[in-house]
Amino acid sequence: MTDKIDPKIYPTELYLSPEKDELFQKEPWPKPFVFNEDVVNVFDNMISRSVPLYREVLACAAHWARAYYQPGTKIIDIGCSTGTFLELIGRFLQQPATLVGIDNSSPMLEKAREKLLPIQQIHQVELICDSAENCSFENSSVVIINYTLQFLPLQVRQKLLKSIYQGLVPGGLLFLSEKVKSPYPLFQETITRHYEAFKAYNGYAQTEIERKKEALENVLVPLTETEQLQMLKDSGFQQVDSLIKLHNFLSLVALK
Ligand SMILES: C[S@@+](CC[C@H](N)C(=O)[O-])C[C@H]1O[C@@H](n2cnc3c(N)ncnc32)[C@H](O)[C@@H]1O
Ligand SMILES: O=C(O)C(=O)C[C@]1(C(=O)O)C=C[C@@H](O)C=C1
Repeated sequence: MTDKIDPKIYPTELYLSPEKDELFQKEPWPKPFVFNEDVVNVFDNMISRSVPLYREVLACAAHWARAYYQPGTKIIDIGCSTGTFLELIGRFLQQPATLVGIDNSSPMLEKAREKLLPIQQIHQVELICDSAENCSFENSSVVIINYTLQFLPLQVRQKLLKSIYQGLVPGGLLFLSEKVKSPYPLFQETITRHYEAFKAYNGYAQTEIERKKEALENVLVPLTETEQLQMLKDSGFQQVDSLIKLHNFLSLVALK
C-alpha cells in the first residue's frame, strides 16, 4: 500500500520581505553586481521577481529535503541568503533537525538570523559566514545549493561539488538550481528574450533589465545543462535527474 497523500507536502507560502527592488532605477547601482547591504535589503523581492518559478523551486526543494533527510544528520543550504529555504524546511520538517546555512555575505546572514528565530524553537540552526569552498559538509543527508554555484569561479565549482559528495552520507541528496545557457546561440537569444519579457512582466523596466544584465557580466557565469550534469557525474554522483526548467533556469537532483 502507498503512503497516505499529505496535502501539506505542497508548501507554497514563503517568508519574503516586502521591500521593493528598485536598485537599478537610478545611480549608483551595484556594478559589478555584489551582495552588499543595498542588495540584501531588497533581495527577497529581487529574487522572487527575477527567478522563474522561484516559489515552486523552493517548495520542490523542501519536498525533496523532507524525503531524503536522515535523522541525526544535517540539512545544509549553501548560499542561503536571507534564509528563505531554511525557514520553509524548518516549518515543513516533521522532526527536529540541524539546519545549516552557509553564505559569505554577512548582511545576508543578519537577515537570515532574524527570519529563522521562530524555527529555532524546534531546530538547531547554524549560520556560517564563509565561502562555501572552505566549509565541510560532513554528516549531511541533504545539501541545497540554489543559484549560488553560478557565482563561483569556474575552477572552484567542481572542487566544491566533490567536497559536497564526500560530505554527504550514503543515500544523501544534492538539490542544485542554476541559471544555465543554451549551447545553441540562436536558442540562447530566444530564451534570453523570453526571460527578459518575464522580468518586464514582473514590473522591471527595460533600463533596469539592461543595467542588471551588464552588472552581472563576468559575475554570474552560466554553464550549459550538459556541463552541469557532467560536473555532477565527475564529482561522484551517478544518479542525476532534472526536475524543473523554465527559460534559462534549471533545478537538478543528485544522489550519493
Ligand atoms: C542568488 S543568491 C542565492 C539565493 C538563495 N539560495 C535562495 O534560493 O533564495 C546567491 C547567494 O550566494 C552567496 N554567495 C556567493 N558566493 C558565495 C560563496 N563563495 N560562498 C558562499 N556563499 C556565496 C551570496 O552572498 C548570495 O547570498
Ligand atoms: O540573471 C538575472 O538577471 C537575475 O536576476 C538572476 C539572479 C540569480 O539567478 O541569482 C541574479 C542575481 C540575483 O541574485 C537574483 C537573481
